Amino acid sequence: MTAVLERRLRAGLDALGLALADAQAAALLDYLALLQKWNKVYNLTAVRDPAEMLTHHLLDSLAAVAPLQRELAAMGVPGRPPRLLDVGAGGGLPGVVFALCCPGVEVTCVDAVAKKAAFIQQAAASLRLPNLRGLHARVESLTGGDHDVVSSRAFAALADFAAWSRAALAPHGVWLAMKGRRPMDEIAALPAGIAVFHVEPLQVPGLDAERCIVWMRPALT
Ligand SMILES: C[S@@+](CC[C@H](N)C(=O)[O-])C[C@H]1O[C@@H](n2cnc3c(N)ncnc32)[C@H](O)[C@@H]1O
Repeated sequence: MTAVLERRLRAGLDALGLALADAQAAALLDYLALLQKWNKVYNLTAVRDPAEMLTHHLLDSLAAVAPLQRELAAMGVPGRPPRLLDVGAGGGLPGVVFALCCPGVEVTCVDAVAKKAAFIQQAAASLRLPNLRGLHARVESLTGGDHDVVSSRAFAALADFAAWSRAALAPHGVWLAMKGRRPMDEIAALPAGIAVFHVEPLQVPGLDAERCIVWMRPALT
C-alpha cells in the first residue's frame, strides 16, 4: 500500500508542479500514517481509507501550497520568518502540510479541542518540524495581530472566520480560506471591512470536485 500511496503522491506533486525534496515527500506519507494511526483516539477525520485521505486531505491541502508561497513572496515579510495561523486545524489540514512544505514559515495550528492541538504537538515532534506548533484555544481569544496569513479549511462561513480571527491577523496580513465551489453567498455576506481580492480556483489531482481559495484582507472603511 505504501508504494501505491508514494506513487500517487509523487504523481500528484508533479501535477501540482511542487518540487519537494524526497525527505519532504516521505514526511508527508509519515503524516498520513500518523493521521490514520491516531484517528480513532483523536477523532481527526471522517475519512478512513488511506488512498482517499491522500486525495481528499493531502493533495487537497498541497494544492494551496504554491498559492501560499506566491502570496508570501509578494508580501515580502521583512526581517523575520513569516507567521501563519491555521484556524480550526483539526488533524492539521492544511497547517501541517504548509509547515512540511514551507520550512521557513512558522505555522501555528489552533483548535478549540485539546486533543486535536495535542495531536499537532505530537506530529511536530515526530515529523521533526520545529516550525509547527499546536495551540489549544478558541480563535476568538487570540490577539496580537502578528500573523501574516490566517488560513482555514472546512471551518466556518467567511464572515465568521474573518471576524473571529481578525485580532490575530497583522495589519498587512491576508486570509486564505479553502472552500469548495466559489461561495457566492458567503462573499456577499461579508461586512464592508473585509475585502475579497482574489478567488483562486484550485485543481486537486485525482479529485473531480470544485475547489478554490478565497483570499481576503482588511479593507479601509
Ligand atoms: C470540520 S473541522 C476541520 C478540520 C481541518 N481544518 C480539516 O480541514 O480537516 C473544524 C475544526 O474547527 C475547530 N473549531 C471549531 N470552532 C473553533 C473555534 N472557535 N476556535 C478554534 N477551533 C475551532 C473544531 O474543533 C474542528 O476541529
